Amino acid sequence: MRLSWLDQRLTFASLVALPFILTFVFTTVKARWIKRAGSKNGEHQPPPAPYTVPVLGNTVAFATDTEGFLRRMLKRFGETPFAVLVGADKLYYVPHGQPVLEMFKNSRDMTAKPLTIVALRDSFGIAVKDLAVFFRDGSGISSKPAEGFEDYNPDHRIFHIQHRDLHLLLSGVSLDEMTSRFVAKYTGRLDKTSEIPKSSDEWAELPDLYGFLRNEMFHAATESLCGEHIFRLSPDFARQFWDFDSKMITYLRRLPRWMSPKAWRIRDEALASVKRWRKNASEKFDSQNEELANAEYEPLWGAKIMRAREIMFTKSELSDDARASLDLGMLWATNANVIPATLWALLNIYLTPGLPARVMAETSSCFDSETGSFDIAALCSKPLLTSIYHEALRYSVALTIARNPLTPDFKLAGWKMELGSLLISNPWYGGRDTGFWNTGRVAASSGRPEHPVDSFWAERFLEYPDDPVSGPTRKDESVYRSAEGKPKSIEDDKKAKVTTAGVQGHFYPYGGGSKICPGRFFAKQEMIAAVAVLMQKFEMELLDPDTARKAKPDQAFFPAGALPPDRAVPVRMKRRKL
Ligand code: HEM
Repeated sequence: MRLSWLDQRLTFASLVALPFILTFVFTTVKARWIKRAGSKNGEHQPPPAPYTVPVLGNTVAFATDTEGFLRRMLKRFGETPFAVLVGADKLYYVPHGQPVLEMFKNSRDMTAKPLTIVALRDSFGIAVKDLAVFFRDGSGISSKPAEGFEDYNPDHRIFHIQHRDLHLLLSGVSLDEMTSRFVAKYTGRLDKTSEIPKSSDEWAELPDLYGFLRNEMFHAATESLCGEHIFRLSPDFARQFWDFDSKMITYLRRLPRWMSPKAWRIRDEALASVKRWRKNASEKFDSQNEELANAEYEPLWGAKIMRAREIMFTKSELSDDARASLDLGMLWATNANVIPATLWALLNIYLTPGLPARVMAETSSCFDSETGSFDIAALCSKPLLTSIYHEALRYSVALTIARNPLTPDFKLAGWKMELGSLLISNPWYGGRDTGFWNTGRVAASSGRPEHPVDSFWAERFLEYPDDPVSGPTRKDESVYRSAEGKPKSIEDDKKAKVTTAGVQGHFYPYGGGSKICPGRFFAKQEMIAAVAVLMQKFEMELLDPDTARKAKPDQAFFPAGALPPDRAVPVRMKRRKL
């Protein structure tokens, strides 16, 4: 019997599809079997994420829809770490909850060195010859050199020196100095900005709140870090920096210059500006002047941390090009997360009825009504504003945290992780775990929670003494069926307490363990001050609340930082009457 034309085609299609179907069935069954069998005494490696195409594995799904792919896999594997087959690398995803806490606790047996080197090369453009300085240093970040590196030149211990200086010079007195400078510069800029008329009777329409905030915060933070000259020498540096930031995912995809000439050109431009600032500072700075060398701040290099880095670069014999790349990296770490996160805090204050008045009531007492100066420690202790700060991080941070095991028999959550493998985790998913977070009462009208995890709830991190539904973590279901709650008032806020107790495994925007973000104290003060000062100085209204409500974290930036809004939010602002 002869097959019809259609039958022939179907048979051919089935034969072509068969290997893929078999691969999918095989990897799915294997994953399920390994997960169910568990790994007693760490004898098994984590189960693999199922895939359809042999060799390619999960590469396409991971590269084209990272957020969706990891979300689906986390649903499948729960708290079990899983292997992702991407290229030749052995990659394990470490889920939120106990596994990620264990990863942070085991800092001593892990390193972030390989991925740091990859980021320096791919994102910030360090040439291969300079990478040798990082490759050769296996002495670790602790003050005591790792085994085998006891006699290693202490001046070449770049990972340790960087770790020590960052944590020392972004805390204590240096932190206080940096915050005061940020506040002074930011306040000065808001006072002078030509975007908002001087008269308190006149409104100014701004097409994009994020654009405005980004510009003001970036100038203030960059000058407090790098001194007075960077924008004088490169007036367009802010635009160059944000263009560079918008191409971060392209750099991480490792496309060569000929395939993404624009992204490379943009980075060259930003690097050229950093080099101009560096050249000016190194030519004019008097390194023999001890007072200047020890100052918390001087106008050429800026904050003490930047001078400490320069000494480290010199001792490590890094080229001028590499130094510029490293400083661009520092500027990126300083600005690229904190500014989008601040936008979400500010925007959601104005999207929530009654919230601007509550925040103003809470913060006004911290400001001197005559001079406008304020007490940053008092501001940072205010529960409502601190809850908004935490919620902005929970809502927007999607930054990949990476580690490599240092020991051959490394185990995590009972699973064996190969030496040389890469472990990654991302706070985005823990922050959106519906089974963990409190999502508020169930609305009678819709039968749905009032504050789902993908929405911003200013009060999520607050406990109100007379509200059993308050507090960040999920309550017993019976609590949610209790009587309708009332909107919170200024009086309620006075009794509220901010809490992060019990959320560590689900809320780690700054990473954790010994590699935790050294800039987290500055980030908190900067965000809180940026919001409070702007609200004190200006009245603000959303011009198009519907568009503002639709603004969501832009997935095009996933998984490389706090996600900015996916659309412009127009506002109008006018100066408050003194
Ligand atoms: C909302 C704002 C911020 C977020 C969400 C954030 C998040 C992070 C994360 C997740 C890491 C990696 C931690 C790990 O591997 O466990 C990191 C590292 C780092 N952050 Fe932040 N960060 C923020 C603000 C800042 C600021 C303001 C600065 C500088 C003043 C800064 C400087 C750094 C540096 C230099 C590193 C690398 C440290 C190292 O290699 O040891 N960050 N940050």
